[in-house]
Amino acid sequence: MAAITLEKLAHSYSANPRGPSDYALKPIDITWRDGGAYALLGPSGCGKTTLLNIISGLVTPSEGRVLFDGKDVTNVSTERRNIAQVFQFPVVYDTMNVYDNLAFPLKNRGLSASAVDARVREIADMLDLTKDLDRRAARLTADAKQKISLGRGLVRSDTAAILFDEPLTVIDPQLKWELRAQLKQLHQKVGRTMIYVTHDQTEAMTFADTVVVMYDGGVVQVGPPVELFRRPAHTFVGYFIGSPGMNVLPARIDGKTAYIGADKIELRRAYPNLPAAKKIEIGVRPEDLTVSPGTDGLPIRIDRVDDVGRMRIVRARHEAVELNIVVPEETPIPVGRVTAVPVPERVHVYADGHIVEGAV
Ligand SMILES: Nc1ncnc2c1ncn2[C@@H]1O[C@H](COP(=O)(O)OP(=O)(O)OP(=O)(O)O)[C@@H](O)[C@H]1O
Repeated sequence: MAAITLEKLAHSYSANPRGPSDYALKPIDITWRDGGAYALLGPSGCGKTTLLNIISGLVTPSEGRVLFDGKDVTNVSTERRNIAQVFQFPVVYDTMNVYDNLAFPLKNRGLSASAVDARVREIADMLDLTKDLDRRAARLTADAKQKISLGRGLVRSDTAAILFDEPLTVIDPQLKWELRAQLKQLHQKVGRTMIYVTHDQTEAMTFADTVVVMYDGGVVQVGPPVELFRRPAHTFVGYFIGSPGMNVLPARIDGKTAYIGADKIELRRAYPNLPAAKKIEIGVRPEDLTVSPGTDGLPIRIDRVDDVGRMRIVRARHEAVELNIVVPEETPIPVGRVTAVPVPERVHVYADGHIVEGAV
């Protein structure tokens, strides 16, 4: 096991990068603690795989260092980094049975037959593969093969970290739910540093204690799932996490008042030092707005109401800006002249996308 530190790390696939747009990874400084469960979350092309490949040693970063437990491994080969990796698609030996597939990484390390047997059975049990141990991998479904890949990643107890690159892509949606929860439990059981790459917020939030959100080659927020939800540090995080995402409205702030078009709302804090040249916005989650028949808040026009089961999503507009408001199933939605009223402490202020701390 190891703590992983990325020190002033950046990467360009171009030999002569001329500016930030030539970098697949913009400068990152981060430490992942020993035994932690992390997710790297972001849309396609934001640099997740590049970062994972730098950690595993498949890619050498153009700038900065990678440290395992404080030791510089930037130029150490993948094999010598002692990392286990689970990829999007199963990596199994079709001609071997499940038992031998799971045993292979251990036999390679020279473990005794009894130690191999105990560990293989333990991992098979965790992944519900015990009944398949004697079956040839070739005969199994894609789901079962991917479970073997997960097992092969987890089976060694001497790895510095286990990296997962979108490991549930080929898994049937029903089983995905199950495996997602299982992986979390497996992390608790094996206690290894795990880094899980995904573009799926549910997978990231279910698995990780700490989520690293990436956007356009940079890390925009690192935090526990609840913090990403409650206090998105960047409008992108607000938009990307949550369903529907955070509402973002252009605003002008004066003292504790936010002016939004012709209307205003009161804030909990004042923002005396907002940079004048930057784009100022407020962000508020659909869950933190209510539809009110009163006159407080922002006057809205309701376009439609989507019933999505245990809640409804009110699709509305304040002037030309679209707003989503989540209303619990049992709460009536007023009609006629209505306003959207935010929970004051859940309204965040952003300058050029980045959250600004207010003064009490
Ligand atoms: N070998 C390469 N050579 C040149 N550019 C690359 C290479 N690999 C990735 N890139 C570019 O680097 C950027 C980041 O890609 P990366 O694959 O790391 O993103 P990602 O978040 O993992 O995306 P995805 O989820 O689609 O795999 C993209 O613009 C991509 O086109």
